[in-house]
Amino acid sequence: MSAYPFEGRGTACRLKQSKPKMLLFSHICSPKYVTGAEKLLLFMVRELVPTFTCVLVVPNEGIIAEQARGLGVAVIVQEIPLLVSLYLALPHMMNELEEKKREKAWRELFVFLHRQKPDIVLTNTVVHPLPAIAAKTLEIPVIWTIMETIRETPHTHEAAALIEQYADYVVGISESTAAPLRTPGLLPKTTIIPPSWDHAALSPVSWPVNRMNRRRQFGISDGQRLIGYISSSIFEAKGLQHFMEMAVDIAERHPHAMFLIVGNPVDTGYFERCLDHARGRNLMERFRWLRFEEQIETIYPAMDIVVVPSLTVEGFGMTALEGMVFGKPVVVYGSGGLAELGEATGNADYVVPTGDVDGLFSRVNALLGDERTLQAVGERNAATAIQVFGIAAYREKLRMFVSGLAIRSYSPPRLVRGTGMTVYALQDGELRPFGSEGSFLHAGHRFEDVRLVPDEFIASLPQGPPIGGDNALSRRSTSKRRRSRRKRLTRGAGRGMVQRRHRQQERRRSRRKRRMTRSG
Ligand SMILES: CC(=O)N[C@H]1[C@@H](O[C@@H]2[C@H](O)[C@H](OP(=O)(O)O)[C@@H](O)[C@H](O)[C@H]2O)O[C@H](CO)[C@@H](O)[C@@H]1O
Ligand SMILES: O=c1ccn([C@@H]2O[C@H](COP(=O)(O)OP(=O)(O)O)[C@@H](O)[C@H]2O)c(=O)[nH]1
Repeated sequence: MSAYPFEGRGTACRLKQSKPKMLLFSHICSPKYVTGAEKLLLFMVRELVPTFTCVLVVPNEGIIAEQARGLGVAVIVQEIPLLVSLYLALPHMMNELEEKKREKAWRELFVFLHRQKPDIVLTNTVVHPLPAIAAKTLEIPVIWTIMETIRETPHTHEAAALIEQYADYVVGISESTAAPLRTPGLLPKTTIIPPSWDHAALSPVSWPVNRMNRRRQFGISDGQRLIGYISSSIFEAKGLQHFMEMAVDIAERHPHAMFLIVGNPVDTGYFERCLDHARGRNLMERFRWLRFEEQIETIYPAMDIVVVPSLTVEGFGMTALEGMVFGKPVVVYGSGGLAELGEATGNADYVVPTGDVDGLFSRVNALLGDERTLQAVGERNAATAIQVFGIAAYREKLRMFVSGLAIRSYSPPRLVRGTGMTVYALQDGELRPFGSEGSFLHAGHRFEDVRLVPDEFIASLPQGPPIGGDNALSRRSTSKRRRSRRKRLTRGAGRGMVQRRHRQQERRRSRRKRRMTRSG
């Protein structure tokens, strides 16, 4: 069935009038600041709302939960363990995954999915595999949105294999995020949909006033040039130290240069060491710092140049795109998605090899020394950003992706078996064990319909009264036979059992045939 109710193929679309239900799992929901992945997920939710009944699942209350409610989207708080080692492709990631599966939250996730009955599940970021694994086990289609580039290690292929196993669809936000996933199995599942933004929500008419107000607040005069660094959280990989090394040299060369740092320092020792560069050169009065600003349209307009010196391979680098959207020249380290963004927007000259502080210095120095170029590059960026990454391009890619989704209504497993001996019927949220093969067959079931599920699923649901039982069996056999029959029922349920039964039938049939030919 197509996810667009009136657009898909076949009759199912005409019959289904209501929107399919999509559960979207956010790995975090920060109460104090919003990361790129959270922002982008919320943006996607907003775009999916006309097509799906979206439900956002967050680990705790926070900013995006509030914003989602503002869009009329239901939000559910459900704690689910994360697997950061999957993103880092560490040798112990599979062991860690098994550990996570021993946590109560993993069992609760099955009950949660089973009660929510989504038609499709979307899990956001590499570090959030459990919703994908649980959903896939329950045969719910899975979209896995990949916001970061899995680290290159000898175990990267294992991380990719896990994603291949549990995702029906993979959405990467750049070539960089898709690169580790270019396996034969993943290629046909993968779509690239780069980030975008809601231009009107940034209220461009307010930018000139916002610039004035914010600069006044920071004590920046019209003639001064403000060079901005912005990150949701500040830690080593986001390259503040490189920014500071560049900034102090620029400050000494250009008396009209001022600097703004925006971001939440999660490692205060590191942050202080960064500031020491300015302290050591007695330049602290040229720097301003803001911990977090939810309304980014009040911040970027105040800047004249944006520098994004990420040392880590960025999945995309939203701050660099935002700098362009606000009409600023943007100087970046060519780390992952940042290099792609630079290429795609005609900014290759402003992409510096990662770690090359002198490269940052030379670009910023040139822009500060040439006001016309500074203005022209900013204007060009504003236009190109819309052309390449604007909402029209995003919507078209999303529309194509959604129209290709095969969605089926959630059909809970009716008969299940774990690694244990028992086959269960799943009735009204309860697992009812069959007492015997007889009771199983008597109820009209077939062994091929028994679905193998993880033991955690069995453990997660309440158990109801058994179906049938010893009586059904005692009519026919001794207790010894009963034990071996029950063993067969439980051990063989599923394909093995069916095959054995076929073989038995086959043998009986050929014996009968032989007898008949002999007597004939
Ligand atoms: C480093 C990276 O690839 N960033 C991407 C990604 O961002 C975040 C990242 O994966 C964070 O992990 P960590 O805390 O371990 O550093 C997550 O916690 C954040 O929520 C992510 O936002 O996604 C961004 C796009 O949405 C992308 O632009 C950025 O380059
Ligand atoms: O004060 C701030 C600092 C950052 N951001 C946002 O945080 C996101 C950071 O995303 P990015 O992709 O650059 O990096 P991430 O932190 O996700 O790795 C961007 O959208 C920023 O606008 C914000 O809203 N307010």
